[in-house]
Amino acid sequence: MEQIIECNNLTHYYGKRLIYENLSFTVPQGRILGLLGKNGTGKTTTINILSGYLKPHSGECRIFGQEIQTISPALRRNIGLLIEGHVQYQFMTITQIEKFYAAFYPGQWKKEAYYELMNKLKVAPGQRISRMSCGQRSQVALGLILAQNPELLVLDDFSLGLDPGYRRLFVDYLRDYARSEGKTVFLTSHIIQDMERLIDDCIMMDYGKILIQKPIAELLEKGRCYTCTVPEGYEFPASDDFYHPSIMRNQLETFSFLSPEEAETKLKLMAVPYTDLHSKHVNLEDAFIGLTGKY
Ligand SMILES: Nc1ncnc2c1ncn2[C@@H]1O[C@H](COP(=O)(O)OP(=O)(O)OP(=O)(O)O)[C@@H](O)[C@H]1O
Repeated sequence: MEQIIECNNLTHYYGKRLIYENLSFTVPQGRILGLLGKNGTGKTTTINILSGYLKPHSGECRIFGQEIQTISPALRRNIGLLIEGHVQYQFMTITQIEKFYAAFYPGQWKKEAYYELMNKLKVAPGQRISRMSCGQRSQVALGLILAQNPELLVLDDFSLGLDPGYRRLFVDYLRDYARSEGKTVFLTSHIIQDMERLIDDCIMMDYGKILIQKPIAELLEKGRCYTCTVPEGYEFPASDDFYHPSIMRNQLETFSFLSPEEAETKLKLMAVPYTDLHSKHVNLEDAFIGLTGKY
């Protein structure tokens, strides 16, 4: 399987502050990968490294097999980059900005993709970008990336400012477009419902490290929320199998990838004084909170 993105042992500091150490991951061709993590875990930092804007303290980041810092212009044209939804030339109109960007991508520009999305916008083609709302500007930026028709799309917080209807439209459009054209997508968003609808694989980050990298189907099939009753005041021992156990009065709640049988065996081995053990499958948001904790 061809790897479009390969990051090996990325370590980054801002000044003396370590953001993360030895981060490694790959993204194969044709997959949609979502990077999830709490505020400040380093998602935008990672996007900035992937775009070549930021040089990591150490480690390497290769895209299409080339080191991103020295990638050739011909390959760079095949990366569509959205940094928090901003279009730079706000004095231009919808039509002018399309013509402006088209000149950078001869032979690959698909203006129909841009106008297909713009037609859903309730603004005249002659309206200046500076007079549009934040969400409308995001839509223009997303339309320009689709027209660029890149092999790899890197989208940071792509749903910023979009209303629920337009988010749904864009998520469905992007998923069908990526699947039918074999595009690779790397994205971040805090809107987990969008992620669940869109992505094939996810990386969940905690402060300083990657917690998991898994296909969504496997995460949702194996991840479970467990609840049971324990004596009041009980302290759950630390365990790699049970994430973020929380106890409210005598009700314990925790997240685990163990099956119910394995969980029972493990709890007995740990001598946990539990009764009334229940487990349920979770959605992506519950898995995210289960793995990263509530606060
Ligand atoms: N240019 C910078 N100089 C110093 N510190 C920075 C800089 N950019 C980011 N940071 C810090 O690095 C950490 C990671 O920031 P980053 O923006 O990558 O997080 P994030 O996961 O994208 O957060 P969010 O979910 O809030 O968008 C934060 O603590 C932030 O304060």
